[in-house]
This record gives sequence, structure tokens and C-alpha cells, in this order.
Amino acid sequence: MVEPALLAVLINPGAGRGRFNDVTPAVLDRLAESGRPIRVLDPSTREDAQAACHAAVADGAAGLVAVGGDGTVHLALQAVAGTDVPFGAVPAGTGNDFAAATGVPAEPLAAAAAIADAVKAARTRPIDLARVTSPGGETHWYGSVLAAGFDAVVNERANRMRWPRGPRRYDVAIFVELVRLKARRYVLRLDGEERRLDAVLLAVGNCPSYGGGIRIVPTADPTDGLLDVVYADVDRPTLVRLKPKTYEGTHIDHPLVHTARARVVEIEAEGITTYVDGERCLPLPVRIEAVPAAIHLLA
Ligand SMILES: Nc1ncnc2c1ncn2[C@@H]1O[C@H](COP(=O)(O)OP(=O)(O)OP(=O)(O)O)[C@@H](O)[C@H]1O
Repeated sequence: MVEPALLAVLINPGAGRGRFNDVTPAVLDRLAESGRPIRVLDPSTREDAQAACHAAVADGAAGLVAVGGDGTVHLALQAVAGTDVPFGAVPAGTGNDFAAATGVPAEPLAAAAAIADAVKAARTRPIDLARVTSPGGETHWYGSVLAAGFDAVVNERANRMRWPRGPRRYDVAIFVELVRLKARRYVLRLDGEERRLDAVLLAVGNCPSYGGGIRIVPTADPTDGLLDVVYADVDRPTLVRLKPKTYEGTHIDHPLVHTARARVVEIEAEGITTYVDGERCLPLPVRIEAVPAAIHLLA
């Protein structure tokens, strides 16, 4: 008898500061209700995790499931994008923005049950991804948001800092970068149409949010085949006042906050390394392309 193709499950035990580790066995039980043998991938480094995802896809897995937050989803997306291997997300991170935007149940066990059902019924939904390319041809996929302004600079500073640990590091990085805040000169090309602008904030969304519910690109829709862009040139007090509004996405009502939509977005500026799905990505300049139906979501 031929064994049915197995369901590969990438688990990030560090996601959500480990607070979902207790439910992992029950998540695996739910996934097993799909009737597929489960293969758990729990590599110890990000690089091993990436390699294990690619190997699972190359071996013809029936699906690849990421149990973790947006960083874990990001790793799995690099392997499933553009293939026929379906993808499932079980939200178990600090930020689960991709899962939230694509209609995945917020509760890990409910998400796992929905994936098992979808596998059994061979039911998937097409979801767009964005593909970022450097001038040298290096490419990365992302699901949620590319940050190329203040938020990217804050991430970069926080990553360089050794102290303090935990979320306090971000508070310190935000403070330092607010003090140093200055607009940068960008060249933005939207489907080839060039805009030269000064901005402190520039984000490109396939989905609306990052950072666990910050709706920085609130109009983004991962099923419309397009990317949404938000940029703003505001001073320090205005940026601080706009921050709480980003949770609702109402910052885009401010007259100095601009939105746009395109299939291909090109960005140039000096001294910025982009962040996608909360992960360090390519330095500018980059080209970002919306890729319709790049994954088949189990949900
Ligand atoms: N199996 C793994 N082993 C080691 N690192 C991993 C593994 N899976 C994912 N990672 C990395 O762990 C980091 C955090 O993962 P993720 O974003 O899923 O969790 P989070 O709790 O939402 O994130 P954060 O700690 O940034 O708040 C990411 O950089 C991701 O690439």
C-alpha cells in the first residue's frame, strides 16, 4: 500500500515567548485528524527551519503548517510560495498578522481543526503574496507588510542593541529613533509611475497589519492581486499622535498620510534596510511585485 503524503508541521517553540507550548500536543492531535501522517519539523535554528521547510516541499508533502507567529509563517512561505503544496497557519506567536488577515481562526486549536478539515476535503483558498527583489536578483517572499521607513529603522536599531532584553528594547529603539527623526528622500515607482518624495514612513502591504495588529496599511487585501502603499512626511509630534490611530488604521485620514495601490512597487532611498513580516530583509533599492494566488491556504 502506498503511504499517503504527510503533513509537515514547522513548530517554533520560541514563538509567543513559549506561552503556547502547552497546547502543541493538542494542536498536533487536531492536525492528525486530517488522516495524514504528521512530520514535526522542530529545528533549532532559523537556517535549519528554512532548510527543513524546503525539504518537506521537495518531498511532496500534502501540506506545510507553521505553528508560530509571523516570523515562522515567513519561513514557511519561502518554501511553499509558487508551489502546489498547500499552506496552513496555526497562530501561536506574539504577532499573528498574516493569519488574522487571511481569515484563520485566532485560537490555535480551532485553526488546527480547520486545517485538518481543509486537508480532508482538499479545500484551499488562493492567497496573494508579495515578492521582493534586489537589483542583483536576490528574492524573498512576504505575506504581510514591508516596512521601509521609521519602523524599519527602529527594527534595525533594536536588532543591534544588546540591552535591554525583550519588548523594552523596542521602546528604547523607538525613543532613540524618534529623537533622531528626519525625513528621507525616496524615489517611489508605482507600476512605473515615478514619485519623488520626502517621508518618515513608507510601508507596502499585501495584508493590512504588522506588529500584532498595527493596521499600518489598512486598505491592503491579500486577494486583490495588488499591493497597497502608505507614506507620510510628518514631524515628530504628529508621528507620536498618529501612533495610536494605527491600531484602527485611521492614521490614513490625516492629510499628510498618503495611500496608493499598484501591482509593482519600486523603492529607492539611502541607508534603509527593509523589514518584511517583522524579519530583516533586503536593503533599498528593491522591487516588490504582487503575485496573485501565490499560495493555497488550508483554512
Ligand atoms: N524552529 C525555529 N527555530 C528557531 N527559530 C525559529 C524557528 N521558527 C521560527 N524561528 C524564528 O523565530 C523568530 C520569532 O518567530 P515568530 O515571529 O513566529 O514568533 P513571535 O513570538 O511572534 O515573534 P517575536 O519574538 O519577534 O515577537 C523569527 O525570527 C523566526 O524566523
